Amino acid sequence: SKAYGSGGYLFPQFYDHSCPKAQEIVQTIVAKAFAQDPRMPASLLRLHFHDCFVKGCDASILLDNSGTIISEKRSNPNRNSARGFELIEEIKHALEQECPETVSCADILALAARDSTVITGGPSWDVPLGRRDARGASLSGSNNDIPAPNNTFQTILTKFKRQGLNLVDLVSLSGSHTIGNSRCTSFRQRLYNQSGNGKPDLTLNQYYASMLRKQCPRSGGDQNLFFLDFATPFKFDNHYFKNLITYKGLLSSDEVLFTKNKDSRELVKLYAENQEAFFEQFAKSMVKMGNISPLTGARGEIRRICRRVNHVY
Ligand code: HEM
Ligand SMILES: [Ca+2]
Ligand SMILES: [Ca+2]
Repeated sequence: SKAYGSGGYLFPQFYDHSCPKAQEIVQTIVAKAFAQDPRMPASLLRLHFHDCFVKGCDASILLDNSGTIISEKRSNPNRNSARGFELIEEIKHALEQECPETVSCADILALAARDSTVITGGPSWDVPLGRRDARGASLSGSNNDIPAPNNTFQTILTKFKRQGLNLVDLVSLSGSHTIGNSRCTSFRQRLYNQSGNGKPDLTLNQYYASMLRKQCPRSGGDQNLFFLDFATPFKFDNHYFKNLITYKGLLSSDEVLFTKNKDSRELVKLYAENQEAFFEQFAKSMVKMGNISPLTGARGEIRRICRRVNHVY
């Protein structure tokens, strides 16, 4: 029967009968959160990414430490950085009231990522559904498999390929940095000592760099926040790519898309010129990312509370 997913693939109508209001409930709570905190959509979009890159889209990122679980929340990419967990829990609570033990936390993350994109002005897409939730987490996977902002272009591409994603997915999905924030600590190296020679990254606009140095000193201020896209930080648009072309990408991992590889550079130019092309590809690549190793059928479980597994064996 369809109730357990059909042979391991996802489809957008998965909850049409079991929880017809599921998508509406997620959307309403995301909209309410955005009204209170304009950064929240960015944080939700990133949670889905950090989930999918570690053991697949199985809500492993949401699990807290417990007797059996070493939480991914403590990993380098997530510590002092990943946020939105309380909101996911709020959505889960509302869905448990509406249809108990039916909608997975992994699907909530996928839906919230789509709704976050739409509410900030980006493209929409049908979200394939039917993921189930993991009974475990992987701290080492989170540390190793999620790209770091100082990784080389090649390392980042390799980490995407490991997930079945390609260069086009890498460039379009990086366009997520059209919204949201980064801490000083994630790009400081570029401002002062990019290659260990005491010089700033010369692929960073030097006027922009001098502005950034004021709030991101050589030492201290690690948690100070900066817009990833200074031009339109709360709008999902193609300004991120326009920034890269003018050497105003905030992270090294952003700017290398324009400076280190010919094919990637061409895509950056295309998306900077043509927002529609970016939107269309972004939607496709999000569906692809959302398909990374889902748990379906009888595998995994539908958690009642997203931050912990149902039973501790
Ligand atoms: C290509 C490799 C990527 C690297 C190296 C990277 C790295 C980062 C870093 C360092 C931050 C700032 C974290 C902090 O300082 O607190 C960040 C923020 C963010 N990332 Fe990425 N990222 C990448 C790809 C992606 C992808 C594929 C998505 C989504 C599909 C994404 C979505 C976001 C969003 C929305 C934020 C802002 C979050 C917020 O404001 O709470 N990133 N990323
Ligand atoms: Ca995961
Ligand atoms: Ca923007």
